[in-house]
Amino acid sequence: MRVGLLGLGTVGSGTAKILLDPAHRHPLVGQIELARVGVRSLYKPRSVAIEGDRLTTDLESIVSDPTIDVVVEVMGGLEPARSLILKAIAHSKHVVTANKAVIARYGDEIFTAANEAGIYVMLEAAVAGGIPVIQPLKQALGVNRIRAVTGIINGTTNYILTRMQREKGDFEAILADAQRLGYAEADPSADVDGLDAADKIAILASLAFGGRIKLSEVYSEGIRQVTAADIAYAERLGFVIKLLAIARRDGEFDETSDQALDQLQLRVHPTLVPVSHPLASVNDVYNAILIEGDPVGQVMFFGPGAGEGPTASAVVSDLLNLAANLRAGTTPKATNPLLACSHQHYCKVSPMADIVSRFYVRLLAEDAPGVIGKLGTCFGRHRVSLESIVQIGQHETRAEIVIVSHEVTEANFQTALDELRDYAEIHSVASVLRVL
Ligand SMILES: NC(=O)C1=CN([C@@H]2O[C@H](COP(=O)(O)OP(=O)(O)OC[C@H]3O[C@@H](n4cnc5c(N)ncnc54)[C@H](OP(=O)(O)O)[C@@H]3O)[C@@H](O)[C@H]2O)C=CC1
Ligand SMILES: N[C@@H](CC=O)C(=O)O
Ligand code: NA
Repeated sequence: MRVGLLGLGTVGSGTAKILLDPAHRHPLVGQIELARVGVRSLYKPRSVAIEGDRLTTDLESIVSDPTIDVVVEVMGGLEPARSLILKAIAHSKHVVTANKAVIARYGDEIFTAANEAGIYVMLEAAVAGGIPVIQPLKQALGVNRIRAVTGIINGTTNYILTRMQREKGDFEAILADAQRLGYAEADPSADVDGLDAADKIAILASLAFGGRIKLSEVYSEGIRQVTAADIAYAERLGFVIKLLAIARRDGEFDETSDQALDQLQLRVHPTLVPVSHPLASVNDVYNAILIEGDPVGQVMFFGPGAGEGPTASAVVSDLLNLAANLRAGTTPKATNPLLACSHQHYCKVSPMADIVSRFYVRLLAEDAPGVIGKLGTCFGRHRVSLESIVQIGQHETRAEIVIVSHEVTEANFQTALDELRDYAEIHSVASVLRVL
């Protein structure tokens, strides 16, 4: 199987290193030939040696090369990655990609083209790097009715939140450190604003719930507003704060309906996670994905969500699957349904206003008699039942009050908060976070 690699950066170099050193791996790895490699600059120093004419800046010539069987897209960005993937498919080449941004935005176009051409587009590396989660969702867990996929699927934000927790430090300083150490990118917005996690949960939800997802319907909130104070209060209440990506079936299974017509919650936001929850102890740059299904119960995948070696491991695992499939003689136009993605419709996604959740709120208020009573009455009027309400400290001249609610719809909770903001005794609503 001859492979054309688009990109020789972090993931591309790791992929090349595995393919050029097949000893002590699955024997099929030795049958995958790294035929051509496309880059932007021929003169950049590389950590892996690619012989003379195999390296090129003409990526178009790779995706149209009749001797290439599979194109691996690890160049990143939206264009020309999207066009090159489509051209590879048009030239009957299978595609392996690590590019969650392209798949989350153009998956519909790409998989439609792939299915019509009888071509596979594989993406294990696109979500949670080295953790096998795409293939298990397609195959080993495929018999289950999935209830929920809940993940810590962005390593940069998990690193920042873990350090904020350990060192009681503030977001900006630790982000600057994460950039210095090379964890966060120069432009860290996709990570810290929750957009990278939104791309990834859209991909996971599509596989778990068997329908396409419109990225614009994934609610996403990042971690910029999480403060050291909230982390400390959460800890006192028995929680840690994590950026969770959640895809959850709303309501019970309706056995009479097509499962794909069921309603889904799709959301990314910082969340108070009880310390006893399995995701609470996933720290630093690690990722984890908890999948709940019927009848399997809870299954959790944990490991490195990024980095050269782990991500390359996922890329080559897709190549291995393709090599095995081609070897078994599956012909194009009759793709293996356990490897292909052939959804025909879009999933229905619930508006955030309808989502039922617990909430944590930190308020700054007058330190005067009756304030807590007024808060309770306002919440009660909007059917928000409170689990706890404590005056936890003093912030300058204001009392700092932390409230944790029972489950309530987002709409009711936000209406109550809007009313509270108008009270003379409430100085500000300092933070609002959801609780798992
Ligand atoms: N890094 C990670 O840990 C992970 C990355 N991913 C995904 O993998 C993909 C690659 O990431 P990563 O390896 O970190 O990226 P890098 O920036 O390290 O590498 C990108 C490579 O693509 C080449 N390239 C980019 N644009 C062009 C272009 N227009 N023409 C020709 N060559 C081009 C670059 O060439 P040159 O070297 O000449 O500049 C470089 O070799 C991304 O989609 C990313 O989201 C997924 C999971 C984890
Ligand atoms: N930027 C991502 C890396 C790859 O997906 C992260 O921080 O998790
Ligand atoms: Na993966």
